[in-house]
Amino acid sequence: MSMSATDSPATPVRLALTMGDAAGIGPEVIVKTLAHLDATQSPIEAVVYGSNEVMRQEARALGYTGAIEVVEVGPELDFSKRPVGRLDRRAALVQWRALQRAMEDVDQGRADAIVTAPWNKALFELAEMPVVGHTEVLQAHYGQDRVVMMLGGERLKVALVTTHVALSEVSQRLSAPLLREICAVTLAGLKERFGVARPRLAVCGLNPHAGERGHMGDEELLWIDQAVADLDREFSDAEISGPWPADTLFAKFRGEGMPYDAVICMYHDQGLIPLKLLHFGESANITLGLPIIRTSVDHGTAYDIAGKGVADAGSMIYATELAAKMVARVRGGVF
Ligand SMILES: NC(=O)C1=CN([C@@H]2O[C@H](COP(=O)(O)OP(=O)(O)OC[C@H]3O[C@@H](n4cnc5c(N)ncnc54)[C@H](O)[C@@H]3O)[C@@H](O)[C@H]2O)C=CC1
Ligand SMILES: NCC(=O)COP(=O)(O)O
Repeated sequence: MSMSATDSPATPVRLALTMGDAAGIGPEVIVKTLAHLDATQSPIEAVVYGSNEVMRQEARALGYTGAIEVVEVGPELDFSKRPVGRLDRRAALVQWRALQRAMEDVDQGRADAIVTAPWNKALFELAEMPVVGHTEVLQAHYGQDRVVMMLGGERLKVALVTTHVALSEVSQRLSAPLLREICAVTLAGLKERFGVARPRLAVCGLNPHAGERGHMGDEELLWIDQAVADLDREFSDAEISGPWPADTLFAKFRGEGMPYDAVICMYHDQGLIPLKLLHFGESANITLGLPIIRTSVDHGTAYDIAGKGVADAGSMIYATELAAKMVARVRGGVF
């Protein structure tokens, strides 16, 4: 999904790329993304929010000699000895401040959208801060009652009803009103962010075989069947079907084509395992339901390979170009 200078929007798209965890692969995939944008003469202006010292070290290590514009968020922090592949308090502060500063700049019109490199949620323990993901921070900052975590590639897009919740709690968290909110935000996102005129949503069941008529769990019989039928009636400008047995539903995405515009998944791994099998490295995390555009990578901080120069930047590139496309769509342009 490369964007070239010939199909660029009239005004360049300025993206805030947050560096994430300094000890992970975030700085590396960002440098590789900048190299890709240079090589493709992309009209995207990428500005990195993080540590200037860390970005310089990473660029040196990778032999990148292009310009890097950095908004420094940790001027008092000494990164001359950069942490690699381990939890570090300085990295916690930088990853937090980078997102805060990027949101501020988007809010003030100094950037068009945010693209986040991975951060390590556990890092926040070291700084005695709440252990949260970007999604929760963005949701709180923009005061949204409901946002949706969608991960998507060219063919499969999954939207999660529950996200970072223990499996043992999923059933209690699910409800018809929650499913309705997730479907409503997902439909609006597919229309506004992806330009899908009449979205087709497939809703997964919770249980194996969607409950097999109550023999393998009864949530489908108790409320999911009815909730999906009600949603399909309510949203007449969309097609909403299900609850489908998740295993056979995802099998439909093995061939060519796109049987549905998005799959609504009841819990994290129900959606992310098929997504990563099909699209890992070629997909992005998109937060729907925000007044701004935010995309992210489909992977984490990968401490096992940090500092080795072997990280695949495919997802960071995908997320960056997708954000630019979305900005162009909001402006009324086409890529
Ligand atoms: N967007 C974000 O901020 C995300 C952050 N995380 C965080 O990352 C941390 C580590 O999570 P894990 O479950 O270990 O997932 P992970 O994605 O960091 O690593 C899983 C495996 O995939 C490999 N991998 C990941 N990205 C790669 C890339 N770009 N190129 C080549 N190989 C790659 C790693 O080397 C590792 O073997 C956790 O703290 C988690 O919360 C996880 C997912 C998303
Ligand atoms: N599994 C996806 C994930 O953890 C994304 O978290 P974040 O984008 O909210 O930081």
